[in-house]
Amino acid sequence: MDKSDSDDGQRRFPKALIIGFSKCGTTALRAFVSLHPDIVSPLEEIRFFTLNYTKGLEWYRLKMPPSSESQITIEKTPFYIMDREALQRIREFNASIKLIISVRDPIGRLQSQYAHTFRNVHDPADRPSFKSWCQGDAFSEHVVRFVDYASHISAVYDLFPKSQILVLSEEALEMDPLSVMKEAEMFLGLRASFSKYDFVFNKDKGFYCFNMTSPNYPNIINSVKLNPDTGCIGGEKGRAHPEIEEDFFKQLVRAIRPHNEQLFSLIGKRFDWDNFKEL
Ligand SMILES: Nc1ncnc2c1ncn2[C@@H]1O[C@H](COP(=O)(O)OS(=O)(=O)O)[C@@H](OP(=O)(O)O)[C@H]1O
Repeated sequence: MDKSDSDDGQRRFPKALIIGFSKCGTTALRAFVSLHPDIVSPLEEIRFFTLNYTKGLEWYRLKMPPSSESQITIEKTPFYIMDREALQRIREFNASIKLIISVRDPIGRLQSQYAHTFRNVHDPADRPSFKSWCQGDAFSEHVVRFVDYASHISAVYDLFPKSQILVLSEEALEMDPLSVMKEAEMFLGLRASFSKYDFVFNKDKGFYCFNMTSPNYPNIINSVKLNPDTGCIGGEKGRAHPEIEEDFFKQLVRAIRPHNEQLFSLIGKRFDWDNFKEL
């Protein structure tokens, strides 16, 4: 029985949200978790608590896929975490909702954002270098916005108990999605359903993609955009990152490391980020 057999045609509000951070693997996280037979999730980011709030709750509910009573609906909009008003609205909507947050090596996140911002600018002469993009008028603006996970997570902790919040890393999702999915499964109180047959490592992409022969695979048809040949998510994921000149790299590491330490002490868990290993 796949998901479409089990729904009773009703659209239900989310009981869990993936709220951030952008460029931290949130698309893969939503897609992978949707393999679970007890999860349904809309393909698009609904951005209800930020851009679409005035459209009302019924509008939001109708954006959800049909589900059965025993299934959990999950929505992902990575900008929720950046917006204090959106977080307040989420609490008013459902103070017991579960929240999933993915973080990433901040330098990798900056590179990913740079590659995304200039994805249509093919001639390097027509775009700023990575260094000048980071520095801009304010090193502050891009760098601080992309590395300061702690202040945003702390705003979430002010509104929700820690037991309702799961913080994951993009690196774990890239290298070991099965462990991440098992963690998500436990956090969401789901029966064990993920297995090593669900994911296959794609050497060209450098991350895991769906195994189209896995028994869970039919669960994601219609809820994930995939390359039909590889089972990988979206062609735009896995873009080449800009090189960083050595001195600027060292400068970034020094400036960002205290933010990382703030994050680790806030969440009580460390991530072994490659860019911060040596210096
Ligand atoms: N398994 C798998 N499949 C697809 N993509 C994966 C996966 N694991 C990690 N990633 C990396 O996630 C990065 C994109 O993050 P997001 O999906 O949060 O980006 S977005 O904010 O929604 O645009 C994006 O990073 P960059 O490639 O560095 O841009 C993806 O490579």
